[in-house]
Amino acid sequence: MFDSLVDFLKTNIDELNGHEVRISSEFKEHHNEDSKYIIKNWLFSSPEYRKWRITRLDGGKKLQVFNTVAYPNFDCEMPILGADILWFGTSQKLLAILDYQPLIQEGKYLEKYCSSLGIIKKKYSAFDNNKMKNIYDSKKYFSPWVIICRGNKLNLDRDLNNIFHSFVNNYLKIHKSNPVNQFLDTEKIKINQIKYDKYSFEKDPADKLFKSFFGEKWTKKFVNKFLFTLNNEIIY
Ligand SMILES: C=CC1=C(C)/C(=C/c2[nH]c(/C=C3N=C(/C=C4\NC(=O)C(C)=C4C=C)C(C)=C\3CCC(=O)O)c(CCC(=O)O)c2C)NC1=O
Repeated sequence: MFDSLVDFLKTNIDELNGHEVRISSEFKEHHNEDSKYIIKNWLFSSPEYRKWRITRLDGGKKLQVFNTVAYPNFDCEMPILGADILWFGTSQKLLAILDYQPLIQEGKYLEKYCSSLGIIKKKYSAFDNNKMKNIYDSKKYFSPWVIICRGNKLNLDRDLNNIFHSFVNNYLKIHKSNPVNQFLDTEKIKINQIKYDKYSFEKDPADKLFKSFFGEKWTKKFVNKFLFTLNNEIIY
């Protein structure tokens, strides 16, 4: 499940002249003790994206996860592309969150870079939810048009693929057609990307899940050295 999303991203990153970055073997693929949970990770970089990471967690029939985050270079004020897609087999529930995660909450910035998400989600009625529980603050690094699906239907597969494709293609198009910054300079962009990693580090509900499958020590390394690498940066 979700492997086609990984392949789709790889093809797109290839077309951006991206390359895969080597990561330590303990992050590349890691199993829990009885191999019921397997996590795989990929890291890419391209001329326009300083970091594009993908995570797949395969927990067989119980749990399937696909997670990706694309960080543009520090000289580009574009939002961070973020997607978190989870399938809970026991309750047969899909949770999908797709967003162009804004670096600032200024109205004109949101309108310019994020509002097209509204058009995409309108086409898929199962993804029209935008109410978040209170793990995250919806005003911090989320756009007003965040796409959320809490599906209990089994046949969302095709819609999920289609909406994910539109979500990524449209993001890349926005990036291409807006080469000049209008709101932030390089210094501010860097600071806000650092703050994004620090905030995500603090809030990410996956931490508990990783600790229970893979232990405290591995999780601490994984979260700091792969997921949120800017967490340890100091903002002057
Ligand atoms: C590989 C790492 C990784 C995993 C496995 C992961 C899992 C993960 N994300 C969750 C929720 C969530 N995840 C997000 C959003 C995001 N999360 C993101 O990583 C990104 C990029 C976004 C934004 C697009 C939100 C908003 C929720 C809460 C959903 C809600 O409000 O119900 C939950 C709680 C689900 C629940 O019990 O209801 C888990 C376990 N998050 C991760 O980062």
